Amino acid sequence: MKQIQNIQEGIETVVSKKVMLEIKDLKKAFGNNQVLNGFNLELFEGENLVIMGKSGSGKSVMIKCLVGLMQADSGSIKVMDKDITTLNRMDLDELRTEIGFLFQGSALYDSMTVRENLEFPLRRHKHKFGTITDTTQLVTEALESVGLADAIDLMPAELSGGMKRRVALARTLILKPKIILYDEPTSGLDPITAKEIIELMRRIQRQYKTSSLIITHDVDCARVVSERMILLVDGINYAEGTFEELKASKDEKVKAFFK
Ligand SMILES: Nc1ncnc2c1ncn2[C@@H]1O[C@H](COP(=O)(O)OP(=O)(O)OP(=O)(O)O)[C@@H](O)[C@H]1O
Repeated sequence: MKQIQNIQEGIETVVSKKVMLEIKDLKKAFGNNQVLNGFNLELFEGENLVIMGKSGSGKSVMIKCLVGLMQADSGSIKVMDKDITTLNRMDLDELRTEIGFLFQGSALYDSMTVRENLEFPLRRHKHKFGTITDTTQLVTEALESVGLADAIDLMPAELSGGMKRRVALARTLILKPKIILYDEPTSGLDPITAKEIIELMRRIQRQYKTSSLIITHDVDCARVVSERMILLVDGINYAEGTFEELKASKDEKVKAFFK
């Protein structure tokens, strides 16, 4: 185990050498547009890894390949040592319960209360929890971790944008995922709410011991949440390092991210 101290924020996180997610030499083209051209990443246990790339650089394509919504032309993707390209549908479904997604579009069901929204994934993945007769405890626990226990009986329309995102996160956490994929977790939020979400992401990392892949344009978010960062440029992992290491880079393409 190696200890990583996030000195800047006074946060101590424990990152092990165990690889939770591995992408090797991933390639994907659309006609002449070679979007991913040998992209690699390793996500270690307990780590928050930020991927930054400018608009159109292929971040969504990479995530889609990762969750099986798109097929790569070549390369391999392993989630906890299992190659997702070779799994059958049932095994893939099973593996998906280990991965939580917080996507920009991961909207709540408007006609359901917060409680019902959180119960939804529980019902879908019943087998993971055995027979649950009372879901209240799990729902309350997940809501407490995002600081919204009081919102259990509210409708989504009664929640602010930041609260909705917290509930969406609670809905992800209720399945106790080992890995969380965040796609632009702070987009569309005002700076104060964005800061709250960023702090929450750190708390979740420690409380649930999750490993997370975070796609963001938000430099502040990257600075606070990441142990390590990868910059996706020209279809490859162009630069890797801690926030401070990359920020100090003299490379023009790297410097462009921090302007
Ligand atoms: N289904 C598709 N068919 C054709 N081209 C596609 C398809 N999906 C993505 N692309 C192309 O792949 C490239 C990368 O797109 P992608 O959505 O991954 O970018 P991104 O890095 O997520 O951008 P943003 O930050 O704006 O969301 C773009 O040039 C896009 O036009």
